[in-house]
Amino acid sequence: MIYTVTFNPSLDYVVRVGEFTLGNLHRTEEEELFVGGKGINVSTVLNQLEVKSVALGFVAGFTGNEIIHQLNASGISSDFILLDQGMSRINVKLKSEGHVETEINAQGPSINRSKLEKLYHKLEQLAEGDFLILSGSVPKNLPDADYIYADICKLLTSKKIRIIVDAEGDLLRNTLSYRPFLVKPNQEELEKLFGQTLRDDESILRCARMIQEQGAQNVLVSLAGEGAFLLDEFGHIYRRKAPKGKVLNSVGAGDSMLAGFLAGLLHSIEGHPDCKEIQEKDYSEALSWGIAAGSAGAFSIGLPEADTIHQVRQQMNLDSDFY
Ligand SMILES: Nc1ncnc2c1ncn2[C@@H]1O[C@H](COP(=O)(O)OP(=O)(O)OP(=O)(O)O)[C@@H](O)[C@H]1O
Ligand SMILES: O=P(O)(O)OC[C@@]1(O)O[C@H](CO)[C@@H](O)[C@@H]1O
Repeated sequence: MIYTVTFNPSLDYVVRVGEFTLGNLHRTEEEELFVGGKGINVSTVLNQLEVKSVALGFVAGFTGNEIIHQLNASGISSDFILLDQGMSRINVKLKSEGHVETEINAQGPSINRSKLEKLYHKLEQLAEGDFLILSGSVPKNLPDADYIYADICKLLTSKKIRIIVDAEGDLLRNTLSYRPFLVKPNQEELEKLFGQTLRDDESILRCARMIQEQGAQNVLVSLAGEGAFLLDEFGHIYRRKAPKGKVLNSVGAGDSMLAGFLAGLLHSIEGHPDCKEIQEKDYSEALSWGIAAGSAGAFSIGLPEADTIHQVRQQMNLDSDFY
């Protein structure tokens, strides 16, 4: 089974205004509300690709109820821990003519020790062969917040669970010594990790290699419109371009990519006798599906639907640039 963990889920309020000017009243031209948070987004896109997962994490208040309600309505299994105080956050994504997207992500509710223990208890029930995706930020009020994902990796060390981490800075760095199955920094996150601007493929690759040397089994570096690098556990390095298209939204492209990657990996290992062994060729296929889902996300208003992902994937098959 695949489990996603979202410590800080959200309702993403996506608004479009004409010309945005600081200090003025704006009336929206379009507005939409999506369930969000990185782990939840991965579960949502997996669901589109007919891969089952269970979304775990913490929710609070009326916004938390709405998140659970919408997940149920989409047929996504979840098992969230309800917090007694506060409300799950509303993150504002502002689109405006001629400007890049602006995001305002809220802090979200506090999580106390006893609720955290409840999550750990649920995670202890995971079984060998399961995938666990730890994705997104964690509330800063948590004690030792930057060690939370590392603590989870440590807790599950003796079990053969494939842990995927999509996080920034020390929250990611601290997990590396536990040999996570996959990490997915984007270029900016990689630059922050190494404190330098990465101007070309060579320097990106050098940093990705260092992350692998520090423990990650597979490293997927997403490069937005430029595609991605994958350094896999067999020592292969793949560099793939992203297909071109009309970009409608880049929020969640990374989450869609992770879901596509995982769906691609699972579909290609399905035929194996015990369904658990990953072979060399599987990663190439997984990367193609990751890029297809990520780019389909960029070409969609919200997260991508199955049809769009399949169309983009088919287009990639026809175009030799992508191999
Ligand atoms: N402008 C674009 N054109 C085509 N594909 C894109 C574009 N932006 C993103 N993608 C696709 O999505 C994948 C992930 O993108 P990106 O590197 O922006 O992830 P991210 O920064 O983690 O995203 P986010 O944090 O917004 O969810 C890319 O590898 C690519 O396949
Ligand atoms: O504040 P975090 O946890 O870093 O990111 C949260 C978030 O921006 O990530 C998703 C897109 O990846 C959105 O659905 C959500 O609003």
